[in-house]
Amino acid sequence: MTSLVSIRHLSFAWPGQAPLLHIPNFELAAGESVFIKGPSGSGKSTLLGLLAGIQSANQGQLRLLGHDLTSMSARARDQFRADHIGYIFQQFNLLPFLSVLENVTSALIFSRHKRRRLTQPAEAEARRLLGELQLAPELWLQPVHRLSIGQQQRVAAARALMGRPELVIADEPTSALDADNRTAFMTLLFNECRRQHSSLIFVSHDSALEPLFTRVVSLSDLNEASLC
Ligand SMILES: Nc1ncnc2c1ncn2[C@@H]1O[C@H](COP(=O)(O)OP(=O)(O)OP(=O)(O)O)[C@@H](O)[C@H]1O
Repeated sequence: MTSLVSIRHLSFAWPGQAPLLHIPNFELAAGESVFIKGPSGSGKSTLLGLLAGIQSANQGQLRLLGHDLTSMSARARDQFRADHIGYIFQQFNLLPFLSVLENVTSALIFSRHKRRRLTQPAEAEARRLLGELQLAPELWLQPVHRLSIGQQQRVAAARALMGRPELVIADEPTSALDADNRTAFMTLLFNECRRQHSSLIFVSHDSALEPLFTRVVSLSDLNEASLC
Protein backbone atom coordinates (compact mmCIF):
# COMPACT_ATOMS: atom_id res chain seq x y z
CA MET A 1 0.00 0.00 0.00
CA THR A 2 1.23 3.58 -0.72
CA SER A 3 2.55 5.46 2.27
CA LEU A 4 0.38 8.37 3.33
CA VAL A 5 2.57 9.66 6.15
CA SER A 6 6.13 8.74 6.98
CA ILE A 7 7.84 10.49 9.90
CA ARG A 8 11.46 10.03 11.03
CA HIS A 9 12.90 11.85 14.05
CA LEU A 10 10.59 14.82 13.66
CA SER A 11 11.13 17.61 16.20
CA PHE A 12 9.13 20.74 16.73
CA ALA A 13 9.07 23.58 19.28
CA TRP A 14 7.05 26.77 19.10
CA PRO A 15 9.43 29.79 19.15
CA GLY A 16 10.68 30.47 22.67
CA GLN A 17 9.04 27.33 24.07
CA ALA A 18 10.31 23.94 25.22
CA PRO A 19 10.30 21.08 22.66
CA LEU A 20 6.69 20.01 22.11
CA LEU A 21 7.05 17.11 19.69
CA HIS A 22 9.77 14.56 19.06
CA ILE A 23 8.42 11.66 17.05
CA PRO A 24 11.09 9.06 16.25
CA ASN A 25 9.03 7.01 13.84
CA PHE A 26 5.47 6.99 12.54
CA GLU A 27 3.89 5.50 9.41
CA LEU A 28 0.38 5.60 7.99
CA ALA A 29 -0.78 3.84 4.85
CA ALA A 30 -3.02 5.50 2.26
CA GLY A 31 -6.67 4.60 2.79
CA GLU A 32 -6.39 4.51 6.58
CA SER A 33 -8.73 6.49 8.80
CA VAL A 34 -6.87 7.51 11.92
CA PHE A 35 -8.15 8.83 15.23
CA ILE A 36 -5.51 10.81 17.15
CA LYS A 37 -6.09 11.34 20.84
CA GLY A 38 -4.21 12.94 23.70
CA PRO A 39 -4.64 15.40 26.55
CA SER A 40 -5.39 19.06 25.88
CA GLY A 41 -2.20 20.94 25.09
CA SER A 42 -0.22 17.80 24.20
CA GLY A 43 0.34 18.95 20.60
CA LYS A 44 -2.37 17.27 18.51
CA SER A 45 -3.30 20.41 16.56
CA THR A 46 0.38 21.23 16.17
CA LEU A 47 0.99 17.79 14.66
CA LEU A 48 -1.91 18.33 12.24
CA GLY A 49 -0.38 21.70 11.30
CA LEU A 50 2.93 19.98 10.54
CA LEU A 51 1.21 17.28 8.48
CA ALA A 52 -0.56 19.99 6.47
CA GLY A 53 2.62 22.03 6.04
CA ILE A 54 1.21 25.03 7.92
CA GLN A 55 4.17 24.76 10.29
CA SER A 56 7.54 23.30 9.45
CA ALA A 57 9.53 20.88 11.58
CA ASN A 58 12.75 22.05 13.24
CA GLN A 59 14.43 18.74 12.46
CA GLY A 60 13.74 15.37 10.93
CA GLN A 61 11.76 14.13 7.98
CA LEU A 62 8.03 14.27 7.27
CA ARG A 63 6.89 12.70 4.03
CA LEU A 64 3.28 13.03 2.94
CA LEU A 65 2.01 11.17 -0.14
CA GLY A 66 5.67 10.56 -1.01
CA HIS A 67 6.66 14.27 -0.83
CA ASP A 68 9.16 15.52 1.74
CA LEU A 69 7.47 18.54 3.34
CA THR A 70 10.57 19.37 5.39
CA SER A 71 12.54 20.23 2.25
CA MET A 72 9.82 22.45 0.72
CA SER A 73 9.58 26.25 0.97
CA ALA A 74 6.58 27.71 2.81
CA ARG A 75 5.07 28.62 -0.55
CA ALA A 76 5.50 25.11 -1.94
CA ARG A 77 3.91 23.67 1.20
CA ASP A 78 0.93 26.05 0.78
CA GLN A 79 0.45 24.84 -2.78
CA PHE A 80 0.84 21.21 -1.73
CA ARG A 81 -1.83 21.71 0.94
CA ALA A 82 -4.19 23.45 -1.51
CA ASP A 83 -3.77 20.59 -4.00
CA HIS A 84 -3.82 17.48 -1.82
CA ILE A 85 -5.39 18.24 1.56
CA GLY A 86 -8.82 19.22 2.80
CA TYR A 87 -8.57 20.71 6.30
CA ILE A 88 -11.45 21.10 8.74
CA PHE A 89 -10.04 23.59 11.24
CA GLN A 90 -11.04 23.64 14.90
CA GLN A 91 -12.28 27.23 14.41
CA PHE A 92 -13.49 26.46 10.83
CA ASN A 93 -11.63 29.45 9.23
CA LEU A 94 -14.62 30.20 6.99
CA LEU A 95 -14.95 33.53 5.21
CA PRO A 96 -17.80 35.06 7.25
CA PHE A 97 -19.33 37.42 4.68
CA LEU A 98 -19.19 35.02 1.74
CA SER A 99 -22.12 32.71 1.11
CA VAL A 100 -22.12 29.05 2.03
CA LEU A 101 -21.64 28.06 -1.63
CA GLU A 102 -18.81 30.57 -2.11
CA ASN A 103 -17.05 29.22 0.96
CA VAL A 104 -17.28 25.65 -0.28
CA THR A 105 -16.05 26.45 -3.81
CA SER A 106 -13.23 28.60 -2.36
CA ALA A 107 -11.33 25.33 -1.84
CA LEU A 108 -10.68 25.34 -5.61
CA ILE A 109 -9.38 28.90 -6.02
CA PHE A 110 -5.73 28.07 -5.44
CA SER A 111 -5.71 24.55 -6.87
CA ARG A 112 -5.87 23.62 -10.51
CA HIS A 113 -5.24 20.05 -9.31
CA LYS A 114 -8.53 20.01 -7.32
CA ARG A 115 -10.43 21.73 -10.16
CA ARG A 116 -9.27 19.00 -12.54
CA ARG A 117 -10.44 16.28 -10.19
CA LEU A 118 -14.05 17.51 -10.29
CA THR A 119 -16.43 15.36 -12.27
CA GLN A 120 -19.06 18.12 -12.55
CA PRO A 121 -19.11 21.96 -12.40
CA ALA A 122 -17.83 23.36 -9.09
CA GLU A 123 -21.16 24.75 -7.92
CA ALA A 124 -22.97 21.48 -8.68
CA GLU A 125 -20.35 19.57 -6.67
CA ALA A 126 -20.67 22.07 -3.78
CA ARG A 127 -24.46 21.61 -3.82
CA ARG A 128 -24.05 17.82 -3.84
CA LEU A 129 -21.70 17.88 -0.83
CA LEU A 130 -23.89 20.32 1.13
CA GLY A 131 -26.91 18.11 0.40
CA GLU A 132 -25.00 14.99 1.52
CA LEU A 133 -24.03 16.80 4.72
CA GLN A 134 -27.71 17.66 5.23
CA LEU A 135 -27.39 21.42 5.22
CA ALA A 136 -30.78 22.89 4.25
CA PRO A 137 -30.74 24.37 0.69
CA GLU A 138 -32.32 27.65 1.89
CA LEU A 139 -29.02 28.34 3.71
CA TRP A 140 -26.74 27.89 0.71
CA LEU A 141 -26.88 31.53 -0.45
CA GLN A 142 -26.69 32.95 3.10
CA PRO A 143 -23.46 34.50 4.39
CA VAL A 144 -21.92 31.91 6.73
CA HIS A 145 -21.82 34.23 9.74
CA ARG A 146 -25.63 33.85 9.91
CA LEU A 147 -25.36 30.08 10.41
CA SER A 148 -25.22 28.21 13.70
CA ILE A 149 -21.89 26.73 14.78
CA GLY A 150 -23.08 23.20 13.92
CA GLN A 151 -24.15 24.39 10.45
CA GLN A 152 -20.79 26.14 9.95
CA GLN A 153 -19.03 22.90 10.87
CA ARG A 154 -20.81 21.16 7.98
CA VAL A 155 -19.85 23.98 5.58
CA ALA A 156 -16.23 23.55 6.69
CA ALA A 157 -16.49 19.80 6.01
CA ALA A 158 -17.97 20.34 2.53
CA ARG A 159 -15.15 22.78 1.72
CA ALA A 160 -12.56 20.24 2.90
CA LEU A 161 -14.06 17.53 0.67
CA MET A 162 -14.19 19.66 -2.50
CA GLY A 163 -11.92 18.43 -5.28
CA ARG A 164 -11.46 14.95 -3.75
CA PRO A 165 -8.25 15.63 -1.76
CA GLU A 166 -6.08 12.57 -1.09
CA LEU A 167 -6.10 13.47 2.60
CA VAL A 168 -8.76 15.03 4.82
CA ILE A 169 -7.52 16.40 8.15
CA ALA A 170 -10.14 17.18 10.78
CA ASP A 171 -9.39 18.94 14.05
CA GLU A 172 -12.20 18.24 16.52
CA PRO A 173 -14.91 18.70 13.89
CA THR A 174 -17.77 17.36 16.02
CA SER A 175 -17.20 19.46 19.16
CA ALA A 176 -20.23 21.71 18.50
CA LEU A 177 -22.68 18.98 17.48
CA ASP A 178 -25.24 17.19 19.63
CA ALA A 179 -25.20 13.38 19.74
CA ASP A 180 -27.69 12.86 16.86
CA ASN A 181 -26.01 15.39 14.58
CA ARG A 182 -22.60 14.01 15.51
CA THR A 183 -23.54 10.49 14.41
CA ALA A 184 -25.05 11.80 11.16
CA PHE A 185 -22.01 13.98 10.51
CA MET A 186 -19.55 11.13 11.09
CA THR A 187 -21.50 8.75 8.86
CA LEU A 188 -21.53 11.32 6.06
CA LEU A 189 -17.87 12.23 6.51
CA PHE A 190 -16.86 8.55 6.32
CA ASN A 191 -19.13 7.88 3.34
CA GLU A 192 -17.71 10.83 1.43
CA CYS A 193 -14.10 9.97 2.28
CA ARG A 194 -14.72 6.39 1.10
CA ARG A 195 -16.48 7.57 -2.06
CA GLN A 196 -13.64 9.96 -2.89
CA HIS A 197 -10.82 7.62 -1.76
CA SER A 198 -9.65 10.25 0.73
CA SER A 199 -7.65 9.14 3.76
CA LEU A 200 -8.77 10.71 7.03
CA ILE A 201 -6.72 11.98 9.99
CA PHE A 202 -9.02 13.07 12.77
CA VAL A 203 -8.33 14.60 16.19
CA SER A 204 -10.96 14.44 18.89
CA HIS A 205 -11.49 14.14 22.63
CA ASP A 206 -14.63 12.09 21.98
CA SER A 207 -13.58 8.49 22.63
CA ALA A 208 -17.02 7.20 21.56
CA LEU A 209 -15.90 7.81 17.96
CA GLU A 210 -12.79 5.59 18.16
CA PRO A 211 -14.43 2.34 16.90
CA LEU A 212 -15.27 4.01 13.58
CA PHE A 213 -11.59 4.33 12.63
CA THR A 214 -9.18 1.77 11.18
CA ARG A 215 -6.53 2.98 13.62
CA VAL A 216 -6.43 4.82 16.96
CA VAL A 217 -3.19 6.59 17.89
CA SER A 218 -2.34 8.12 21.23
CA LEU A 219 0.00 11.07 20.74
CA SER A 220 1.78 10.32 24.02
CA ASP A 221 2.78 6.88 22.63
CA LEU A 222 4.40 8.54 19.59
CA ASN A 223 5.90 11.56 21.22
CA GLU A 224 9.18 11.41 23.15
CA ALA A 225 9.51 15.19 23.62
CA SER A 226 8.64 14.98 27.29
CA LEU A 227 11.55 12.50 27.73
CA CYS A 228 14.12 14.83 26.11
N1 LIG B 1 0.44 29.38 17.25
C1 LIG B 1 1.05 29.02 18.41
N2 LIG B 1 2.07 29.76 18.90
C2 LIG B 1 2.69 29.41 20.03
N3 LIG B 1 2.37 28.34 20.77
C3 LIG B 1 1.36 27.56 20.35
C4 LIG B 1 0.65 27.87 19.15
N4 LIG B 1 -0.30 26.92 18.95
C5 LIG B 1 -0.19 26.07 20.00
N5 LIG B 1 0.81 26.46 20.84
C6 LIG B 1 1.20 25.77 22.08
O1 LIG B 1 1.53 24.41 21.77
C7 LIG B 1 1.04 23.56 22.80
C8 LIG B 1 0.18 22.48 22.16
O2 LIG B 1 -0.98 23.08 21.58
P1 LIG B 1 -1.95 22.27 20.62
O3 LIG B 1 -3.05 23.20 20.23
O4 LIG B 1 -1.14 21.64 19.56
O5 LIG B 1 -2.49 21.14 21.61
P2 LIG B 1 -3.74 20.17 21.47
O6 LIG B 1 -3.29 18.82 21.96
O7 LIG B 1 -4.30 20.23 20.10
O8 LIG B 1 -4.76 20.82 22.50
P3 LIG B 1 -6.38 20.80 22.54
O9 LIG B 1 -6.78 19.35 22.74
O10 LIG B 1 -6.69 21.65 23.74
O11 LIG B 1 -6.89 21.40 21.26
C9 LIG B 1 0.29 24.45 23.82
O12 LIG B 1 1.17 24.68 24.91
C10 LIG B 1 0.04 25.71 23.05
O13 LIG B 1 0.08 26.84 23.90
